[in-house]
Amino acid sequence: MSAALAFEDVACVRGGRLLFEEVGFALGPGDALLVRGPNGVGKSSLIRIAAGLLPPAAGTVRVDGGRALLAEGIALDSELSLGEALRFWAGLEGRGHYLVDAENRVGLRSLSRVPVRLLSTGQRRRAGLARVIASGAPVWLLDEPANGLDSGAISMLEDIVARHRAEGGIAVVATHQPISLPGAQELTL
Ligand SMILES: Nc1ncnc2c1ncn2[C@@H]1O[C@H](COP(=O)(O)OP(=O)(O)OP(=O)(O)O)[C@@H](O)[C@H]1O
Repeated sequence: MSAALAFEDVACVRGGRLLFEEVGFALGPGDALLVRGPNGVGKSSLIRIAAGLLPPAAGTVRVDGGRALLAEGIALDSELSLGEALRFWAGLEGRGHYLVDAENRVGLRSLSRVPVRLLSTGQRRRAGLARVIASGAPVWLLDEPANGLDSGAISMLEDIVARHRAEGGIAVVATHQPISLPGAQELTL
């Protein structure tokens, strides 16, 4: 996987308020960044800037490779079965064969026919992660990915991110919860 994500002197303003400035990091294949800081400091905003959904107020963002975002919403059609909803995303990237693998890796294969709206909170979070896996994108942007996950599922999340990095992917993780990301760069806002 060829992948890169870099911020150079990035500033973020929301609602007329400066949240952060002069933020810089450079990530290449296999790298991860752990973003920490108190509520409201701008972690989600940084993730949105990295995703290209929010323009930086200053500075430059460089991205090489597709991006997959896991934010508060899981971006899956709630009326479709989990399998159908995931197929939409996997299909978009022409990677339908990743679908079953993604369901297996998040432990939801047995729920493939269940409508997304009936999934529990933790299962919805896992489904969002399956979408990220199925997208095949090298640059993962995960905003509070452990929300709603039990301890076993957090281990699963750690394994999934570790495998993604071992395959040359990049992960940016904003979280309040302790998540093991060996060798990750850390950024406290
Ligand atoms: N669309 C918006 N317009 C104006 N201000 C916003 C908007 N979205 C977020 N903000 C403000 O930006 C600030 C940072 O929000 P953000 O969600 O990035 O913080 P966070 O560090 O992720 O917080 P938390 O830990 O609570 O999730 C907050 O004060 C929030 O009110």
